[in-house]
Amino acid sequence: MGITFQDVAYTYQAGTPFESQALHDINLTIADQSFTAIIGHTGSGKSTLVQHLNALLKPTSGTVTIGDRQITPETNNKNLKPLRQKVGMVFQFPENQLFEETVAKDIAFGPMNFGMSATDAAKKAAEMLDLVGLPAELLERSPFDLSGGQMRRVAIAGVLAMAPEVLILDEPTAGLDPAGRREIMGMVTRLHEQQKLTVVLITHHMEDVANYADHVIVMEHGTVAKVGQPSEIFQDVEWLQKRQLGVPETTEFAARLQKRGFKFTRLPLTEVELAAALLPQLPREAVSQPHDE
Ligand SMILES: Nc1ncnc2c1ncn2[C@@H]1O[C@H](COP(=O)(O)OP(=O)(O)OP(=O)(O)O)[C@@H](O)[C@H]1O
Repeated sequence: MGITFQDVAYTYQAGTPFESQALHDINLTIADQSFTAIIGHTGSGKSTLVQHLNALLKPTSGTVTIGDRQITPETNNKNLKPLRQKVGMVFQFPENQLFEETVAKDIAFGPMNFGMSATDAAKKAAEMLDLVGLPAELLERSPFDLSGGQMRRVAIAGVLAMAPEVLILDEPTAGLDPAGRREIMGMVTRLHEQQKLTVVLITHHMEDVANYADHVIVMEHGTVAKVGQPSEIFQDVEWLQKRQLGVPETTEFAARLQKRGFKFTRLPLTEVELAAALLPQLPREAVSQPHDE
């Protein structure tokens, strides 16, 4: 399901002395089945933007088109339930929202709330636990006995149980160690590829943007500063560094080599790309194998 923003602005507490404009002049498209990363400095409007993707917030002006639904400032709050089902939102630290006594009940909560029978919801919970890569024996455990990474996957399973077409993740790896981060990102990629989910990811990890996303939106001061593929966005290293956004380590290394005279038609994002670009430029003796001697 694709999503389009047309001239969207959003002001918190509009019409009060505390009003503050968080978004302005937003025009963008998130294509069906794409994997979009949203990056930007803290306070640039990323979380506010994604809350428009399932009409948790409605624009103060402009239109957000989500599939075949148009959301405007006048949209009635009453008929938004089907939309919330189609666009699943995983907030920061989603494990804080776990509350049931067992993992199974927690995952089944959403579907039952939407009218599914207890038996079907229990089946769904088992399926979803498997989908997020956790073993069935966790179903009857308390969610609070699990590791941080496992709790987070249970919370994501609860969102997936609603069978969304779009999955929004607000910094899903925050606070996890590198192994936990790889597990979550691997799981998200699997969902994107196998379930054909449209994924929208807010992240501060440029390696994740380089490795997983096919589309990037850079937010700055409440509006879109740049959009493009990761390979395009990461070409302008100085532009990103000025915004304290950084680039993948490999790209940064290649940019330093470029200053020392190495040539790149495009700055590489991955080690394989870097090696392919460097090998023809290295003196023969530098690339010869030890057993050649
Ligand atoms: N509930 C709120 N009431 C008033 N202002 C808010 C509220 N939530 C966010 N803001 C303001 O809106 C602007 C955008 O905030 P937002 O949380 O969308 O940014 P962000 O890019 O997601 O930041 P972070 O990376 O720190 O999560 C900021 O100036 C913020 O202070």
